[in-house]
Amino acid sequence: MKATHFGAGNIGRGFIGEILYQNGFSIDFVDINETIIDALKERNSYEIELAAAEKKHIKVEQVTGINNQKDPEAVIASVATSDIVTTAIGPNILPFIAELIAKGIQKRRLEGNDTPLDVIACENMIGGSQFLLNKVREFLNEEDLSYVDDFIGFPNAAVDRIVPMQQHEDPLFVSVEPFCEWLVDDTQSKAKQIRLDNVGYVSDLTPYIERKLFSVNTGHATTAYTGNYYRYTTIGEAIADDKVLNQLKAVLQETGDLLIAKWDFARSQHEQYIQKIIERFKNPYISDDVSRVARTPIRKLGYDERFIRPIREAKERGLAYQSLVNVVAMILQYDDPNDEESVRLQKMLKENSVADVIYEVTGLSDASIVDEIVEKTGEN
Ligand SMILES: NC(=O)c1ccc[n+]([C@@H]2O[C@H](COP(=O)([O-])OP(=O)(O)OC[C@H]3O[C@@H](n4cnc5c(N)ncnc54)[C@H](O)[C@@H]3O)[C@@H](O)[C@H]2O)c1
Ligand SMILES: O=P(O)(O)OC[C@@H](O)[C@@H](O)[C@H](O)[C@H](O)CO
Repeated sequence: MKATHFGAGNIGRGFIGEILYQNGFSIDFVDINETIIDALKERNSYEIELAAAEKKHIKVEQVTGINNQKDPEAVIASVATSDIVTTAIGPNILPFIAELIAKGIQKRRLEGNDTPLDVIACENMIGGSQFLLNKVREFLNEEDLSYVDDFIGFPNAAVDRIVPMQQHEDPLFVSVEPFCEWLVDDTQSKAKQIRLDNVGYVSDLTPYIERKLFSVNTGHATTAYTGNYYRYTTIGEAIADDKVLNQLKAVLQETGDLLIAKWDFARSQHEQYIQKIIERFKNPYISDDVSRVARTPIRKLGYDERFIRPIREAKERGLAYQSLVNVVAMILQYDDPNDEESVRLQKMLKENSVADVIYEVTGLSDASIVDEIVEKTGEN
C-alpha cells in the first residue's frame, strides 16, 4: 500500500510518517524543501526520537520524496495510484496544493481506478479536510465531481503531538514528544477498507477537535504570546514564570468551562486533560521556540480560531472570557520580523486604528468584544 503525504516537515515526518509506516504503507513525501526531499530520495528512511528520559528511537522506512515545484507530474501520478493521501503543510498552504490533488484525482478517474480513497488534512484547524475539498473542487469538471462524490472522502481530522523545530545535523532526524493522538471523522470517510491502527475513527469529530484546538492550541499560544510579552524565547522558559503559568491556567479554565458546557465532558476528566497538557508544555526534553508556537498571528486571530471562537461562544453562554481577551491584546503586540503575518499585523496597526485592525483580522462584528480588546490593549 502507498501513501502520498504533503508536507515533510515536523509533524509530517514526526507523526504522520510514523503511523503510516507502522500500518504497512510506503510513503511519497511531497515538499518544496530540497534538502529534505533529496535526503528522503537518497536514504529512503529516517529516524524519530521520543523526547523522554529513555530517548527511544523509531526507524521509518520505505519513504521517498517528490519536489512538487520541480516535478508536479510525479505528484499527480502518486495521488492517482495512492491508497491514502494526507497533508500536514499548514492551513495557509492547503489552497496551493489543491490543484495537484485535483489533477491526481482526475487521473485516477481517467485510469478507471474506482478504489475509494480518503484525503485527510492533518492541520490544526476545524474542518481542514472539507476546506481542502472546497479548494480541490475549484479544479474539477462535472465528471470529476461526480467521481469525487462516489469514491473520494475528505474526512476531517485532529492530530496532536508536539514536534518543535528541529536542529540536527541530519535533516531528516526528528525529536517528538511521546504523547500522540490522531482522530478521523468516520462519517466523512469513503475508504472504509483502510482502518489505520493507532488512529481513532469517531462518529462526530467536532467535540474532539474543539477540545484539542481550544485546550492544547489555545493554551500553547497563550504560553507563547504571554511568554513573548515577558521577553522569553522558549516555551520552557515562559512556563517556568508564574505570571505565564497563571495566565495559561486562567485561559484553560475559561475554555474548559465552555467545552464542558457545550460538550458535556466530565469536569474531573477535563481537569486531568488540562493537567496533562501543562505537563506536556513543561517537557524538559523538548526545546520549543516561542516563535514557532506564536507563528502566523493573523491566522490565530481568525473568527473560528483558538481565541475568538471561545470568546464569542463564552459570551453567548454568559461564561467568563477575560483571560482570553488579555491574550488577544498580547497577540496584537507580537512583533517578529521573521514572521510575515506578524510584520503585516504590525504594519496594519501603524496605519489603522486598533479597533479597525481587530474587526478586520478577527471578523468580529460584536462591538462590545472589540471594545474590551481595545481597552486591554491600552493597558499593556
Ligand atoms: N509541529 C506540531 O507540533 C504540530 C502538531 C499538530 C499539528 N500540526 C500542524 O501540522 C501542520 C504542519 O506543521 P509543522 O509543524 O509540521 O510545520 P513545518 O513547517 O515543520 O512543515 C510544513 C512543511 O510544509 C512544506 N511546505 C510549505 N509550503 C509548501 C508547498 N507549497 N508545497 C509543498 N510543501 C510545502 C515546508 O517545506 C515544510 O516542510 C500545521 O497545520 C500545524 O498546525 C503541527
Ligand atoms: O501549528 P500551529 O501554528 O497551528 O500551532 C503551533 C503549536 O501550538 C502546534 O503546532 C502544537 O505543537 C500542536 O498542535 C500540538 O499538537
